[in-house]
Amino acid sequence: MSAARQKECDVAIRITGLTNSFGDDVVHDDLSLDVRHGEILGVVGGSGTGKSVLMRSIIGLQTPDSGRIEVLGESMLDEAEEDVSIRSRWGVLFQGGALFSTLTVAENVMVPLAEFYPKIDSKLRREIAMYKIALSGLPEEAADKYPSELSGGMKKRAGLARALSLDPDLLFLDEPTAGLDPIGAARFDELTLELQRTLGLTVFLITHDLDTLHEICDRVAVLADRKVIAIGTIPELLATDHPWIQEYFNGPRGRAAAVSHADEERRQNRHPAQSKSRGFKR
Ligand SMILES: Nc1ncnc2c1ncn2[C@@H]1O[C@H](COP(=O)(O)OP(=O)(O)OP(=O)(O)O)[C@@H](O)[C@H]1O
Repeated sequence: MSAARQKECDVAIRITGLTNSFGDDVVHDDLSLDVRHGEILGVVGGSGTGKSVLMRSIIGLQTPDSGRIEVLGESMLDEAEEDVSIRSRWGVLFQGGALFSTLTVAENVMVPLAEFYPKIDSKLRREIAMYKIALSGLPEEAADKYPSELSGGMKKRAGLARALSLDPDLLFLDEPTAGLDPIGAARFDELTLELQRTLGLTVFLITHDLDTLHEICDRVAVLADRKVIAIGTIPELLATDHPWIQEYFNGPRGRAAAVSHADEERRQNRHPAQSKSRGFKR
């Protein structure tokens, strides 16, 4: 296979020339981005720079003004090519979990199964849901609880279980650690990494959490000025001179996250520069 063809196959999501606007408010203007197969891509940017609108455009919840979006080789904006089965190849954890409040955790996880595989009988559906609940680190007894009976961290895990219900290739996470205490956030990062590795997922992860970026992301895409202004590893981003990137990664919080990550790497007997990140004990 030629190097160019190999590179083409490495792309899970390709966005080209994307424009999104709401009235006079232009959120994206000629935005392009490639997400590679099997990576955890962190997506960062100031509030209102259009991270969630970008995610919604990819998964078909937002119709862009123009541009091209390909997911796993399929064009998402070409109605002639529209194939609903592509939607079964991704799972989404929305901000706050977005669980159905009148359904239990297990029932929430069963919703996509019922939609895409209506012929699966309810017993098997429940078994699959229980497996996904366990995979997401929730205790068995959480299955029959309602979202209102769960802590914030448990709601995120329940949302994750639902996102995994169809054995997706792609996982979209919108601010998964927002609102979690630091220990809960680190555990959620660890779970994301573990799932990505064991299930071979490609992860599109919107976050403001600098620890998450340092610990589990292979690359980071930065949204500003209505575009992806830079994409790369954190050291690669630090080599750019964009003021927002410098302020973000070199501000007090950015430096603290970098120091803590380097300490963790040392504890694991790795040189920080030798490893992208991923200082978790396993
Ligand atoms: N349905 C909508 N109608 C009108 N404007 C919208 C709509 N959805 C998003 N916007 C606007 O698009 C812009 C980008 O919103 P988006 O939620 O993508 O930002 P974000 O980068 O995810 O922000 P945050 O980090 O605060 O979550 C904002 O100005 C927002 O007000």
